[in-house]
Parts: sequence; structure tokens; C-alpha cells
Amino acid sequence: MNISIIQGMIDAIDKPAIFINQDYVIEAVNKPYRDTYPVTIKLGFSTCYQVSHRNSKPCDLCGENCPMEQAKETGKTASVVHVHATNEGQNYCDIRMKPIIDGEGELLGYLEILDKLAYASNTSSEGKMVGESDAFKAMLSKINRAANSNISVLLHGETGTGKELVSHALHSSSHRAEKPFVVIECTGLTDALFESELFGHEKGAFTGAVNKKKGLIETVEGGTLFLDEVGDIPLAMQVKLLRLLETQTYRPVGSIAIKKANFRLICASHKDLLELVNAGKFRHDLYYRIAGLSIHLPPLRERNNDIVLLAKHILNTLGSDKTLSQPTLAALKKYTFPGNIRELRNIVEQAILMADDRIIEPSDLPEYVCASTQQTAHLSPQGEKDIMTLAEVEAHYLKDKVDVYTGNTEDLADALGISVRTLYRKLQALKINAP
Ligand SMILES: Nc1ncnc2c1ncn2[C@@H]1O[C@H](COP(=O)(O)OP(=O)(O)OP(=O)(O)O)[C@@H](O)[C@H]1O
Repeated sequence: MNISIIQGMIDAIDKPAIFINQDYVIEAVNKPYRDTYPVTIKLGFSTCYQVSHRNSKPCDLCGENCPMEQAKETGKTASVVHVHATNEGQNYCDIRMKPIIDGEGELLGYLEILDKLAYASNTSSEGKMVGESDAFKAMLSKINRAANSNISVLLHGETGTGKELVSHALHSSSHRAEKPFVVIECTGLTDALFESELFGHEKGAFTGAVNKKKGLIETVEGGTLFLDEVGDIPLAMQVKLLRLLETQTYRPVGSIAIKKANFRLICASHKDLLELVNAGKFRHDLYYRIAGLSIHLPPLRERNNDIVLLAKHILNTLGSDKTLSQPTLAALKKYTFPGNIRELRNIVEQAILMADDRIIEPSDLPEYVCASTQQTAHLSPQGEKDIMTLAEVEAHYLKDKVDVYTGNTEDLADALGISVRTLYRKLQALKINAP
């Protein structure tokens, strides 16, 4: 293998990149990669996990997925979102690993290319999307792929799951970041209002049009247009929106001049648009235009592992010096949050006010939070069954403990009297996220 040819190829990549052999040893590295980590990289000695994680073992032995195994098995690029210890602190990175195979079919090693996800964090960080659950990381990976392209994105998720925050992340990490980001709230817009808001109008185009007005399509020129609650656009306007997306042109109300549009479209909806299509309330041709890539934002109850981190993050961003007691955090982890992260924020805000002391106790939470967790605590895990198998008992016990555990995985393994690796193996088999 001619490493200087590989080094030349790596140097031509403008993102941080390395070439590693099958033992994770770095054999070629480009400048952006060296500049990302505060560690000296010695070619032929340093491993990727030492540099990116400061670990002494490969990531899969430390409870994180490593894309190498998958890339080796499939012969194709595999990807994963990891937290790396970079010059700027802990940073989410989207890693793509591609197996490099020579003319004789022999595996030479792997090319690894990184994207730093500056808009996300696994610690409390003002203005960033915060989280650490697998569901959150899966979402980050999709956001990163979409951000690097011009594709129309449909964000689908319940109220308060962060659709607006994600739309900002998509814009700020795209090549349109320096251009405008324009939001249109589609709920409650009449046909006429929608058309004149979007396309603008000429003076005298209709009663009340005393002046010529620029439309938002003109304002957004070169940037990102975010249509919130796109499912609420009236059918008549859906045709006009479709025409705009297909022709990239539009006509201001009352004008005969055709104008050229240049924007990237992001839409959001808490309604299932395909259901609306089936019910004849949303045009299927428009659906396929706006859902170039569909990203599902998981509800908070499916990101149970993020609740403690998010609650502490909200406390920080509200500038409170109060802390949440362990029983309070445990109660929050058991609640189902129909209003998702926005509801968590409201609950924390209320609890700050209610707590006389510096420690926020469960009694400071709104009553419905604790009431609902008490109800679920009474439910028998096995339903009607009198006897559970030992495996079922273990699965239930582990799930229960992980749900309410607020310490780290090492501490939990210690408390359970098993090794961290065994705990990871058991959790992986049961598809339970580690605490
Ligand atoms: N990952 C996250 N980390 C930190 N804060 C978040 C995260 N996701 C959402 N939030 C916060 O939760 C609140 C609700 O988020 P956002 O308005 O983006 O949700 P939404 O899905 O657009 O809601 P709606 O559908 O009701 O408009 C905001 O205060 C936002 O900053």
C-alpha cells in the first residue's frame, strides 16, 4: 500500500479526515483533523480512539458504536454520531467510515471523515440542541445529511419537540447561513393573506393595498424559508405553493411580472401529512415536493435518557442557582410530557418559583407530574401474569433502574455488582439506552 498516495487524497479533503488501519492506528491525517484535537498525532502509532475520545480502548469496548465493524461487513460506508474531545471541548461529530479496498479485493484500511455539529451538545449549552440519547443522535445524523444539501426537509414531531430549533440548525449549518432565515406560521392564514405575504403585492392590487409590498419569497432571497404547520395551508394555496416549488418563479399579487425565487425550503408539521393526503386535505404532489427528506423528531418520552440533562440545562438557561433533588429528577423521568421540551421548561420554571429552598423537591413540581408517576408505579409490569421468568424480572428491573437512575453507567454497573461491559451487553440486548 502506498501511503503517500493515500496521504495526498486525504489532504485534498477539506473536512477533518484520517486513514486508519484495521487496528485503528492512524496512518494518514489531514490538517483540519490535526487542528480539531489538542493531541499530537504520531502516524503509525496514535489510534483514532486515543485522539478523538482520549480512550485507551476502541469505542465499542466503551459502550459506543464503532462504524468499523459495519463498514467491514457490508463493504460500504458506515456512519455514527459520537461525542469527541476537541479543541473546543466536547463536540458532537458525525463520522463516516469507508472501507478502502485494493484492486485484488484486499481491505487496506478505512477512510474516516468528520462533520462537527456545532449546533448540538451533550452538556448544557446556551442556544444549542441538547441531548445524549440514541434517538437524539439518530436525529442529529439526519440533520447533518440534510444540512449539507439543498433538499427540501419536512420536520415531523409533536408540539414542543424542537422543530423550530432544528430548522435553525439546518439553516445555520448550510451554505445559506449568511442569508436570511424567514418563518411563515401557516396556521390561521387565509388564502388571500397567504398569497400576499408570500408573493407580495402591487399598490392597489386589492382593497387596503395602499402601498407596494415585498413578499417573503423576495425577502428570503438566497436563504431558508421555514413553513411552520404546513399541514394548515388551505388547498387552494397548496396549488400556488406547488407551482412556486416546481417553477422556482412567482408573480406578486396584481403584477404581470414573473419573478425568480431562490430559497431552500424547510417545513414542519405536528400532523401526519400522509394521513392528510389520504383524507384529501393535502395534495400528494405537494407532499412529495416538500418531503425530500423527512426527519422525525422524537417525543421526550422516547428520549427518556435526555430528561435529566434537559432539566438541568433549562435550569442553567433560566439563570437559577437552585438544583433538582434526585427524587425530583426521578419523578420527571417517569412523567410522559405530552407537551415535550416546552412543557419540561414550564414545569422547571414553576418549580423554581415554588421551591423555598435551594433544592427543588418533588413537592415543588406541579401536582399532575407526581400524580401520573404514582399511577404508573402501581401498574404491574407483567400485567395479569402471576409468575415472571427470571429473564423477564431482570429485564424489568434493569429498565426500571435505568429509567430513574441519574448517575453514570459506571456507577450503575457498580451498584448492580456487574462490569460496565456486561451492563452494556445486557442493555443492548434489551434495547435499553444506558443512563
Ligand atoms: N434539544 C433541545 N435542547 C434544548 N432545548 C430544546 C431542544 N429542543 C427543543 N428545545 C426547546 O423547547 C422549546 C420548544 O421547541 P420548539 O419551539 O423548537 O418546538 P416545536 O416543535 O417547534 O413546537 P411547536 O410545534 O409547538 O411549534 C423551545 O424553548 C426550545 O428552545
